[in-house]
Amino acid sequence: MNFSMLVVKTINELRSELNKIDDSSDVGLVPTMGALHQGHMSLLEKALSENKKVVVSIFVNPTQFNNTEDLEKYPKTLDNDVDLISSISKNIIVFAPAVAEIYHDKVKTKIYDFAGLDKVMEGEFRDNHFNGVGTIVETLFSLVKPKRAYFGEKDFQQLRIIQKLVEIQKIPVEIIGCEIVRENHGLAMSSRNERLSKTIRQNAAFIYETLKIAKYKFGMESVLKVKDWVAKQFDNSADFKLEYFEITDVETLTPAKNKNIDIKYRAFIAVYVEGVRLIDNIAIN
Ligand SMILES: Nc1ncnc2c1ncn2[C@@H]1O[C@H](COP(=O)(O)OP(=O)(O)OP(=O)(O)O)[C@@H](O)[C@H]1O
Ligand SMILES: CC(C)(CO)[C@@H](O)C(=O)[O-]
Ligand code: BAL
Repeated sequence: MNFSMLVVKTINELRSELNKIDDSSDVGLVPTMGALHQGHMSLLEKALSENKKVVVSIFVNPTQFNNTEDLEKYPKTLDNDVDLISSISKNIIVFAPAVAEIYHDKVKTKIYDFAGLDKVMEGEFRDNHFNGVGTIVETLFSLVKPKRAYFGEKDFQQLRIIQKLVEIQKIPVEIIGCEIVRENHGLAMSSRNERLSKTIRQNAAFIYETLKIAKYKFGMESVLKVKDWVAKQFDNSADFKLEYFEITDVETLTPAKNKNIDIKYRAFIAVYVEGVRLIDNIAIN
């Protein structure tokens, strides 16, 4: 562990560190669940370049998990995370609270009206997931009061939900979306990739390859045909199980039935492999 790096575990410590900042109106926040990789680091680099001070939170938030095994097996590597963070800058506060510090004796989830953004894809397959994400992100916003907050497009639906959250709760923070960072062969970087065997991690490039071909096909074929083609690729795979493949407009995330040239679409995918759930997405027009 790099002790020169500032790691705070309590809300009181966080407050006192924030109070020491000259310009507390110029703070960037990068919320994470830890097990950091280059995807997270790209968010951090962007935050460092745009803010006087950066807070990175590391908190595996129980209220957004609908699957206990997924929560229990979520990788926890705080020492490595702190080393990685301190290798790029010392100008970062790492906020790594325990569950009790955030939720006290009652782990409670707030219920939001996200105007339907939470009813499809991740929201459909992970019951109550986005209420859990909203609860923790709103809490972090109220504790840190950041000017800007950074979220990856790997979780594109989450990014849209956070934009809706700040709109409905009238939170004065600028939400910055950051591009997906990929492993060399194309798999989107994700903390959950650590749980894959070496061979399967290599073969998982198949997920992004499928998305890229789906994008190409979307230029020529109907939405239905593209969806059928994707489903077939997974019917033929022994290792990869498709949970969903969806094409939606980027604003409302409503699943598309037909194409409208005036609308921007994105394709989204969730796949199970070796008991691990991976997601990815791509802009397709
Ligand atoms: N490959 C990536 N490229 C860009 N941003 C990313 C990438 N992976 C994660 N992020 C972003 O980092 C932030 C924290 O994500 P999180 O800690 O859940 O990591 P993760 O790798 O997405 O983990 P997992 O998918 O296994 O939950 C989120 O805003 C997420 O979108
Ligand atoms: C935004 C977030 C840190 C909230 O727990 C989490 O959903 C994530 O890591 O994407
Ligand atoms: N990266 C999104 C958070 C989650 O999977 O719970």
